[in-house]
Amino acid sequence: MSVEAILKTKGSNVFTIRPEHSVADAAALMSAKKVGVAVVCDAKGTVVGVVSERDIVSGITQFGKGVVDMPVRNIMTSPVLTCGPGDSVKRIMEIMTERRIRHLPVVDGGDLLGMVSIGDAVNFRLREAQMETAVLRDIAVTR
Ligand SMILES: NC(=O)C1=CN([C@@H]2O[C@H](COP(=O)(O)OP(=O)(O)OC[C@H]3O[C@@H](n4cnc5c(N)ncnc54)[C@H](O)[C@@H]3O)[C@@H](O)[C@H]2O)C=CC1
Ligand SMILES: O=c1[nH]c(=O)c2[nH+]cn([C@@H]3O[C@H](COP(=O)(O)O)[C@@H](O)[C@H]3O)c2[nH]1
Repeated sequence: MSVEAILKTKGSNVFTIRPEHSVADAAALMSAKKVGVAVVCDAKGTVVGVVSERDIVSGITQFGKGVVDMPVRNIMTSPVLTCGPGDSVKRIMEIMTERRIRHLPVVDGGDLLGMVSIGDAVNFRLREAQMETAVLRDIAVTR
């Protein structure tokens, strides 16, 4: 099953921020939306970076408390590794594990189609396993 199946369930809305906005703005967005990452897009809507809770923690260590007034571009990860809608859920789990990242923007032909997180992938695999168990139980009952 592919990333597209996850997006069908959770939708394609992505919370984004501009690179010139402050780290405090990014923190406020993540807090308000209850997410761990914001995708950084330029004025044309092109993905230019990613800023996660972990980048803010690292930023505080590197720059001190004043990091909150710095622009997001100073602490974001760039360039950004992304995934495509046709990638398998297994593949994105491998990428997240190998690269130690918990979020991947979904991009196709330069268009930002959605966001998948480690929790989305776990939830998807959990529901798949539950469905498999239910099917096996039905087979056992009807025999
Ligand atoms: N029951 C469910 O369907 C889900 C449960 N969770 C749980 O929530 C907790 C935190 O989840 P995590 O995956 O660590 O990350 P998270 O807290 O950043 O993500 C939570 C949800 O917000 C979405 N999201 C994150 N950043 C976004 C952005 N910038 N724009 C749009 N959507 C964005 C993710 O795709 C995910 O669906 C975990 O305990 C996880 O297991 C997470 C996803 C789905
Ligand atoms: O190239 C990337 N593509 C991504 O989709 C992505 N998501 C998170 N990160 C970076 O990884 C580190 C940990 O982020 P998480 O809080 O998402 O685990 C932090 O440094 C994040 O900036 C990404 N880098």
